[in-house]
Amino acid sequence: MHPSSAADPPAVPAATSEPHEPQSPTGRQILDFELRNSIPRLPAPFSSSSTALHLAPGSASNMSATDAETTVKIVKGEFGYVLEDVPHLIDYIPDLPTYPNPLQDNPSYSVVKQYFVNQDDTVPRKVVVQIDSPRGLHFRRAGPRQKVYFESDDVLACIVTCGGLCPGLNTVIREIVCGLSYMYGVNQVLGIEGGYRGFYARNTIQMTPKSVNDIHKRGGTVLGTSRGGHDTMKIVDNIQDRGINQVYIIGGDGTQKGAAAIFEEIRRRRLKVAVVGIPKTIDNDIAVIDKSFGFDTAVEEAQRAINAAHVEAESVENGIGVVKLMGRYSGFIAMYATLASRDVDCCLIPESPFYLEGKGGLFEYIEKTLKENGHMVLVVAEGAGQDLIAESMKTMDHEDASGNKLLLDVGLWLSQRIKDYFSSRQKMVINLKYIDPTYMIRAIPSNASDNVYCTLLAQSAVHGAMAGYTGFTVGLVNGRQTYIPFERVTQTRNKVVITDRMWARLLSSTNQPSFLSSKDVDEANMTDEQRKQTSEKNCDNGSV
Ligand SMILES: Nc1ncnc2c1ncn2[C@@H]1O[C@H](COP(=O)(O)OP(=O)(O)OP(=O)(O)O)[C@@H](O)[C@H]1O
Ligand SMILES: O=P(O)(O)OC[C@H]1O[C@](O)(CO)[C@@H](O)[C@@H]1O
Ligand SMILES: [Mg+2]
Repeated sequence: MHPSSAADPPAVPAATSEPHEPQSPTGRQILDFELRNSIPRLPAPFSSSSTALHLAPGSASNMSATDAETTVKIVKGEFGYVLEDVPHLIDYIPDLPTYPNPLQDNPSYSVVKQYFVNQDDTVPRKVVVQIDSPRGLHFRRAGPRQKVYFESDDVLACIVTCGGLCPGLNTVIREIVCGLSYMYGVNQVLGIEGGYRGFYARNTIQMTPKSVNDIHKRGGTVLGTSRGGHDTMKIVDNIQDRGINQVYIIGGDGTQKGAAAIFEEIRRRRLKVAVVGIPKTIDNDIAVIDKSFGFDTAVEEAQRAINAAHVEAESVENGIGVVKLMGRYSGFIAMYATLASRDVDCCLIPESPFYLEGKGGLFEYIEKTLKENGHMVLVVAEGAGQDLIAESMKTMDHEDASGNKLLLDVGLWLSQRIKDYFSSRQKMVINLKYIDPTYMIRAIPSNASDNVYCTLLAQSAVHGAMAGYTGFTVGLVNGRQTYIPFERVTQTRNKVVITDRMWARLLSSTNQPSFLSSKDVDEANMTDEQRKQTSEKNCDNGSV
């Protein structure tokens, strides 16, 4: 391939690259103009028409790269259009040569009309709008570009998996290896073993389409994983020493923060290394994206535990089945598993406070349901009711190696409290069975739908890195594959919003009480900032 200069005129003018796209709403030309000048054509750091927003440096203790400020590229267009763009290698290494995308000569792709994504394509964050809504926030659309910034033979890619297990990890690994090889002719891919610390503490393994051929049929990750052990400097030294120039990092919120730190250090050293995050978590708590891979599979597997609880409960008099499901900070698995099952009478999640005794409390509801139906099934997310347990037990705050809160077992605690309640008052003889599938819902291979999703994520990640984008997480936004800046996905955690329609749908489906006071609802409606102010005020007042 022969390099051409990155400063060349646009490779594909918008008007010709996507002939079927409707042309020229009034704002279109201005939008094109602004975007063109912001996409990697002008010298670093950003175009004249974009605004660089400087955010607070990341919080990792060993992030020496935090000296360099984290910067988000914002591009503004007409009618309130905002693009939160992702970094590009030429932001800090101007004049990098480009090459024609090898997919152009690939018979499988060259026949596909519009296979290449228009440079200017972006995806709206919000799709429900009103007549007077501004066009709002957008993310860059993922997919192959006409020009790439790496020659196939020069690529040395690596893949690492971090954090807890999740169905689909092996599929993503497989599809990165195969995508690089089959689409771009890249044959040097290293597997980093055992999570972040594997960069500096373990040997690497060579990965080929042959060696990963059937790994998607297995649960877990063939690379191994870990929590803790993120040392930015050692990791980047290792990347530099090995000559790695594409880094694919698969993991949850903590992992994406680690990836952001690695990217900042790589940018500080001005290395031609693309850093790409692929979001992973069965908890579905990663911000912005529609859902994370493996979530569907986990919800499906949870049905088996719920079914068992239901069969046990309905087979005896006053049977109660309690199922605990994963979800440290967010109750998505519990909520979706409940909605899917229809056998669940009550779902408890970390986001929705509840109380046990008295009018409108959980015990009253259990008693009523048993009287009416003779049995009941209760699903509880592991992070639910932690404040109640803490009240009734003397507890210490414990954390794991990554700084995540270690939880008390709400399932066991709740089961015992229910048994105590009914036996102490001799109200009813109940028969309670507690089922905790724990790791069984995540240590399995991904289902068909997650397999497809993993494949698209992996391919989008590969296209993005080859096109020179870096410092981004690939993710589905409103059903479209996008590139999202790390900062966006690491600043907040996705939670079930109990004042939103989805939780209301669950309440309508189970017919359970909301267990909420008006104070709880007000709190749920608060922004993070308001919540912080209220808690500071409460501290000042001496109240808890
Ligand atoms: N703020 C941070 N800065 C740098 N690295 C981090 C940060 N938080 C976590 N990490 C690193 O990311 C890796 C994974 O983090 P963690 O154990 O929290 O899992 P996760 O990616 O959030 O996935 P899970 O969904 O299982 O919680 C660990 O190696 C940890 O050291
Ligand atoms: O025991 P580990 O591996 O730390 O994982 C437990 C946590 O991982 C998660 O599944 C997220 O991956 C949480 O729901 C759970 O609390
Ligand atoms: Mg996490």
